[in-house]
Amino acid sequence: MIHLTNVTKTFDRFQAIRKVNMTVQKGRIYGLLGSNGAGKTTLLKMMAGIIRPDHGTVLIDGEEVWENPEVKRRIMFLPDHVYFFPQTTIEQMAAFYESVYPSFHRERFTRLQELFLLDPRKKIHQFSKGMQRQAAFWLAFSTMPDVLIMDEPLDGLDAVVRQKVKNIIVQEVAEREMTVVISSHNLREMEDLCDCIGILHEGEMLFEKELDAMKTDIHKIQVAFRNGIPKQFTEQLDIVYKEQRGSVLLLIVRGEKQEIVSYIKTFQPLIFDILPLTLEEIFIYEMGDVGYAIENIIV
Ligand SMILES: Nc1ncnc2c1ncn2[C@@H]1O[C@H](COP(=O)(O)OP(=O)(O)OP(=O)(O)O)[C@@H](O)[C@H]1O
Repeated sequence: MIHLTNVTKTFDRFQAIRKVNMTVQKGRIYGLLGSNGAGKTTLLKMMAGIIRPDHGTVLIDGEEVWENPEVKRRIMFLPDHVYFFPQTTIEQMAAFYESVYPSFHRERFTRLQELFLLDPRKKIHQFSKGMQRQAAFWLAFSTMPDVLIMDEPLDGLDAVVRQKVKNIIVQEVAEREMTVVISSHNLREMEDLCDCIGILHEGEMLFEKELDAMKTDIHKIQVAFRNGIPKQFTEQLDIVYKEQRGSVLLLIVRGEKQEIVSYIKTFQPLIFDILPLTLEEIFIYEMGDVGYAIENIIV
C-alpha cells in the first residue's frame, strides 16, 4: 500500500505540492489526474523516492521511501522522458537492471521480446522515441516490481503497443497484485484502466474516489417542460453546471440517480434524459467547480 500524509514540496518559494494525502491500496490501479502544472510529476517523483518532500511522509507498506534502497528495489518509476545510459543496448541495460533489482526475471525478459519486437543488441539511442519507450516498459516489466509508478507512460506508443502494455499491466495486477499509479491526460484510457482516481489541482488533492462510485454520483440531465421551467425546479438539485438551450435545460447534477429521477418526474417534464458522465466530463466539471472556465463545453 502507498500512503502519503500531509506531503508538501516547495521549489524556491513556489509551493508545488500542498499537504497532499493520498492512499493507493495494494493491487489497485490509481489514476492521478490534474491540469497542466498541477503537480503530478512532482508527486510521483516523491512517491518513487526521487524527490524528497519538505514535510509529510511517503510510505510504501509502512516504510519511508526516501533513501531507502530496500523499498526502492521494489518500485519501478517510468518518467515522462525515459532515460538510458549513453551508447547502451537493451541487453546491456538489462544486465544493469539485473545487478540492481534482485527481482529481475531473466526468463521473463526473454519472453517479453516476443511482445516488444525490438533488437536487444541495438544501441537504444538509435531507436525511435516510441521504441525507446517500449524498451523502458520491457525493462520495467522484467524487474517484476511490486509498485509501478508511471508518468504519462503511454504517450508516443502506437495503438497496438499501447494495448499490449495495458494488457500486461492488468495481468500483473490480477496475478500478483502489483500496485500501479499512473498519470495521464488521456482520460478515456484512464477510464478503462483505473480502479481509483485522484484529481490534483494547483498542488492540492481535490478528491480521490473509486471510479465506479464517482460515476454513480454525478449525472448529465436534459429536461424540458410544456410551459417553461417551473420556478422551484432547481431548488432541491445539487447542480454542478447549468445551461439553457432554447427550451431545453442541460444540467450536471450530483446525487443518487433514483432520487433525482423521482424528483424530476414530479414536475412532469415533456423531455427528460439522464445519462452517466464519462471520466473526461467528470474531470471537466470538477475542475469547473474550482474555478477552471468550462462555459459552453457541454455536448
Ligand atoms: N525543479 C523545479 N523547479 C521549480 N519549479 C518546479 C520544478 N519542478 C516542478 N516545478 C513547478 O511545479 C509545478 C508542478 O509541476 P509538475 O511538473 O509536477 O506538474 P504536472 O502536473 O506534472 O504538469 P503537466 O501535466 O503539465 O506535466 C509547476 O508549476 C512547475 O513549474
